Amino acid sequence: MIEVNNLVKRYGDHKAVDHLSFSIEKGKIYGFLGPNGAGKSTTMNMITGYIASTEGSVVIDGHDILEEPEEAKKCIGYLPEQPPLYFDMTVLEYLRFVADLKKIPRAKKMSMIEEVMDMVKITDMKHRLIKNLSKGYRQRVGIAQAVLGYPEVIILDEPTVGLDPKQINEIRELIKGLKKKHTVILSSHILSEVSAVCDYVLIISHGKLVASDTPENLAKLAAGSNNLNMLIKGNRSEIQNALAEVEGIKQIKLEKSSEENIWNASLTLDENKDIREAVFYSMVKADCPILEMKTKRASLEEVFLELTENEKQDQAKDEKTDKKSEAAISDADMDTDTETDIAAEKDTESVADVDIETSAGSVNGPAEKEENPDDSRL
Ligand SMILES: Nc1ncnc2c1ncn2[C@@H]1O[C@H](COP(=O)(O)OP(=O)(O)OP(=O)(O)O)[C@@H](O)[C@H]1O
Repeated sequence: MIEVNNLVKRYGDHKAVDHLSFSIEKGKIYGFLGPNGAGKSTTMNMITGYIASTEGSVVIDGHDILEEPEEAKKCIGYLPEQPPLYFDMTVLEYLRFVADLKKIPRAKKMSMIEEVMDMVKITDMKHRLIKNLSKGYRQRVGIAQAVLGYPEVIILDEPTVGLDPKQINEIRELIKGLKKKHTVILSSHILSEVSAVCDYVLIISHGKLVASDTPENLAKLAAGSNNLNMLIKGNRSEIQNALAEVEGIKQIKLEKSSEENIWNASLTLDENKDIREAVFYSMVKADCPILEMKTKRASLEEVFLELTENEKQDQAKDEKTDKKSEAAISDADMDTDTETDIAAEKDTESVADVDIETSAGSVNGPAEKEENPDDSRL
């Protein structure tokens, strides 16, 4: 339905979107997830033809958004981060205006508006001025204008931002309902939102796609997503030998507990392996009783933090290596081999030291938003 190929957007020296490629299939809800400044809105604006890309292409139902904008845009309904509402119009006046912009035939216009108002549950408010609506209702009107004309794809940029929990739930239910007739792409930095609503998640960090999969598979992806933690009584080497006999363990970590002869064992397991019974029997054979056993799966939040943090570390590493190389080149007397080794060692340490608990919100892009030269489209 939508093919995004090597999409790039540069603002001066800053690459807001960096060679992004993905496909969107019909009839699913896609979540575009990333921390603030990751490039979500920029990507959506390029998909919808709101701004032009620096490189790459977006093809919607066979139509290139830059070469055949009218045809391509007909397939899309868009709710930008700031809903394009006219506050001095009533809901009905506004939707009539949007229907005219979308060239919906006169004969169908009123019945379609009634249907869409019914779908997003704003019929009771149709004669109210938009400025007098609550934020949740304004968002519904925004969704109504996107749905009007029943385009194949509905794109919603951060549709629940600023809403209260009740409104968030209502809008999420509404989005789930859209799936019956439309393909939906929604952007969000809220993990619970994408896992609750989406069939498929694209995770973006610093303008790059770092992962794309179902929420369930992404949760499995995390390093250590499949962990078995135990408290075992016995001799360290006997426990180690017994665990070595069990198949499906990637890594064993044994740490002394506060009690004599009792060990905290943390096992990282192969994907989708349940080794609890095998571990139990192996420990019985070794005469090392298991006092506690717990399995642990990573949440989508942990996957997200890991992926976006890794990306951040890789970038920091690249920058560091670049600086090292520049320094090495500028100093002709320096022994470059030794320098590179030291840099590599330091990098390994810094990667190990990174705290995965860092807030997703802190992974910000560097530049402030400037006025958008292409804002005139709406
Ligand atoms: N018109 C612009 N001029 C200059 N820089 C811009 C412009 N628009 C966006 N940027 C920068 O590009 C990067 C990506 O911004 P974008 O708004 O796409 O991120 P986002 O993932 O949608 O973030 P948020 O969730 O905060 O809306 C940011 O660093 C932002 O400051």
